[in-house]
Amino acid sequence: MSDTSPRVLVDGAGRTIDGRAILSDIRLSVGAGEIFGLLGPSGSGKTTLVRLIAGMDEANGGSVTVLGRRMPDWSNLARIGYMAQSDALYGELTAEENLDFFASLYGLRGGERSRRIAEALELVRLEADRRKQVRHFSGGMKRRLSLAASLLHRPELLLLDEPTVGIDPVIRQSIWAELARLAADGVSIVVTTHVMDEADRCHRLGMIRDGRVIAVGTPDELKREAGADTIEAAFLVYGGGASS
Ligand SMILES: Nc1ncnc2c1ncn2[C@@H]1O[C@H](COP(=O)(O)OP(=O)(O)OP(=O)(O)O)[C@@H](O)[C@H]1O
Repeated sequence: MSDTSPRVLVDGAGRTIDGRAILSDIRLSVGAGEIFGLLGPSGSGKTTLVRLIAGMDEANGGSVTVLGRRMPDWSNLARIGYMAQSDALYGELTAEENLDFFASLYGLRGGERSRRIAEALELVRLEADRRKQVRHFSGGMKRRLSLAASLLHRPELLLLDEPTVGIDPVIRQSIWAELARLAADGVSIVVTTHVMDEADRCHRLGMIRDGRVIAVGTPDELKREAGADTIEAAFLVYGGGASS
């Protein structure tokens, strides 16, 4: 059975905080097995949008529908993997204990729980450090552990806010290869990034500036329509230069 309905549908969504429009009239959709990148300068509203999709925050206008449910909807929690920009890890616990904690929140038990934890540690190449307390981890190791935690319950939708910040190029490549594999298995992925070579690896991109989507398309479409050789140059053509 193939599922053609969008996993994420953002329809005219806005978010105003203290009278200031952080996001305005956002429209986008993400299909099954699609890697959708949100690209935009710091402060453009990417995190705010990801939080609306995750159901951590609510739009003040329009709607956000995820896996067929209007967000926020807590019943979607077990079907979404969310990796926030700041790592929600326990420094006193080891890597393995942190994952064990998250696995228990997702209701994983027994052999299945140990298997998923081992798989997740292998994926982010932290097997050798699994018994180390997280307070001794580097920033990049914490990012990798957060990614592992977001994958434990095999979510249908993965929301990653700057997943590769502080991660060295070799592991970054292996993480992107894994994201491509997950997408090929039907997982939908929304990922925010500033990194232009990562943007090129997304199936489609939404370029965001000042809380508005200024362009959506595949990396090739966006470059072609802008008459640009690179995503960075295309971004500038669409009006994505630094704000004031
Ligand atoms: N709770 C809040 N209260 C007030 N302002 C907020 C709040 N959350 C976000 N903002 C503002 O909204 C704007 C967008 O922030 P957001 O974190 O979504 O941007 P971003 O594109 O993710 O930036 P970065 O790439 O630096 O993470 C910023 O100007 C930020 O200061």
